[in-house]
Amino acid sequence: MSEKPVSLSATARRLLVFARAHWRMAAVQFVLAIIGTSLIIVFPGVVQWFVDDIIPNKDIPGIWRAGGLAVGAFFLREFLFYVRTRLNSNFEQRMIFDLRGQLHRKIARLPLSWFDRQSTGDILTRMADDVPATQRVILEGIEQGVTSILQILLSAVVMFYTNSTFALIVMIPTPFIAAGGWLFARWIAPRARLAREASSHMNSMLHDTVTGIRQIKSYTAEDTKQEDFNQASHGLRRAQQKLMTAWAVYSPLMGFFGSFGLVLLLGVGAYGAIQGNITTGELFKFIFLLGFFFEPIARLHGVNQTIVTGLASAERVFKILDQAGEENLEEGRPLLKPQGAIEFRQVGFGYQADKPVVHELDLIVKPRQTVAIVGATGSGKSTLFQLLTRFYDPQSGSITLDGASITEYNRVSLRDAIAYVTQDAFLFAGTIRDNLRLGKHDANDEEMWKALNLACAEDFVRRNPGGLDAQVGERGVMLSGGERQRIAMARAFLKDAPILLLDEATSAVDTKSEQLIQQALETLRQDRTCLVIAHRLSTVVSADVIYVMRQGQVLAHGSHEELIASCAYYRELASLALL
Ligand SMILES: Nc1ncnc2c1ncn2[C@@H]1O[C@H](COP(=O)(O)OP(=O)(O)OP(=O)(O)O)[C@@H](O)[C@H]1O
Repeated sequence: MSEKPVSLSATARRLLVFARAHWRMAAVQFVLAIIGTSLIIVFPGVVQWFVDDIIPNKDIPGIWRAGGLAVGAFFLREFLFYVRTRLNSNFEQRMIFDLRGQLHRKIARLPLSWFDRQSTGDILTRMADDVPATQRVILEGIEQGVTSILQILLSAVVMFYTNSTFALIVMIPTPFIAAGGWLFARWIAPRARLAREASSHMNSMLHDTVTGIRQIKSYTAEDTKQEDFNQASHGLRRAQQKLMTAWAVYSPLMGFFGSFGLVLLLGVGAYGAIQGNITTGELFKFIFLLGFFFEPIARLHGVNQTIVTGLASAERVFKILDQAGEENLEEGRPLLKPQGAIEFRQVGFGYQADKPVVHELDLIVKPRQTVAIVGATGSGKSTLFQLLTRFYDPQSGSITLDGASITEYNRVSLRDAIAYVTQDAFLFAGTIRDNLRLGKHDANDEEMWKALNLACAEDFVRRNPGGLDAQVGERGVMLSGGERQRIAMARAFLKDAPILLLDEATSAVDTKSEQLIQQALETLRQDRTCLVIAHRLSTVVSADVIYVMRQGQVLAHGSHEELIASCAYYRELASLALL
């Protein structure tokens, strides 16, 4: 999905704000980096000492003193590097942890309308790839960027201090290198974004293949899917190649400018030494200093690439964090002891504002009534449940619960008051126990078995050697459709909410399973307000009131007998057993 790019510097500023939470650690890193980097100036000084002093004066003890100083400085530098690396990994993992947590928190609170437009693969890519890439911006920025810049500044200062004319001459290539770095960042930024999007697109395809594997096999669509995947993979290859082409031009060009500086130093230095403007020791010192000056510049080119591609990732992470979500699920008053009186009044809603799915809809449910909703597929039945749970809000009209608009209650207590068994009876990968816990997180085994018993699911769970700890597989694939339904019902039993929303499965289950599900439903609806989207005549007949829906509106309502007598459309549905 293509998104409007934001400026790199704006993203970088936000990232720094984000890193502020760990500013103490960053500050310690920074100080250690300064000390470690400062130590590099020891060795060029020692070289000059050897060439200009120790050797001409045949100062043998001086060899030990100078050598000892150099070894001490090197040791301290590498030791500080060790400490920094340890700190860095701590800093890195905390940052990733924070960012991942924030992203997950946000995703779990985004409205369903956002998910309608987003592919799962894209969301996964943002979490798995973009978060680590984002954090590398800060880490490499501090570890490599800051130490490199410090080293450049320090070498420059010592060079100027040693011989300012020489320092100026050998730094001639520097502005070209700086300009090259800036141009490179601008050049690859859009390419980096494209690469991230291509990667995300490819992951989405892979995700679809895995989730739709049964359809692919039954339609023998392996080759077609392979072609689609290859195309997406090809897109990613092209995007990555473009990035590498830019890098292939930039990196050696900048390397050449650096080497040119060294040759310049040798030429100008040799001339200066002949003229007596510089000592041989100073020249040697300069050669080392210039090495220390250009080496971090080369490192910065790599950092530049990491930062620009990382900022493209950060942009994608921030795009999610910036979405308006159901931030405060606790906002609004709590719903205390709900009675379950529900009223839809002139409700109008469309998933896209210009395409109404439900209009001028009135529906009344009295406390502890069972209301069945019937209608052809696509008539808007499930949409009513999504509105009642506030997954979406209607564009017009109102929905009340116990006389007050559902928007007045906080979402947590509203959703706590409702047990919603969806048509697909979704189960999470894990055990039966894990899935039941969703209904009541602290349920003990006894409560779970009781719920399974009420949902007519106890037998098959007991037969399974794993019992409550049996794995259900991804989305519950290791269970049959009827078994999934009953586990989902047991989950609803455990939740023990005063309002039950049941979207009856349309898929046919065998007669025995249907009986068991029916029996479970009978028990579940006792003493509760219950809304059932019914696809079976047996469910409809036992309901207190039946609402017949057609094209987003209520066509009629009443008991089974009343509707058979008065509503031709209902008679038709009933005769076709399409309920
Ligand atoms: N997330 C969505 N985004 C856009 N349109 C949607 C979305 N969900 C449902 N629709 C559309 O809204 C209409 C009503 O869908 P709904 O699921 O409420 O029908 P239903 O009566 O429950 O159907 P079924 O009996 O097949 O489950 C359909 O035309 C459907 O295409």
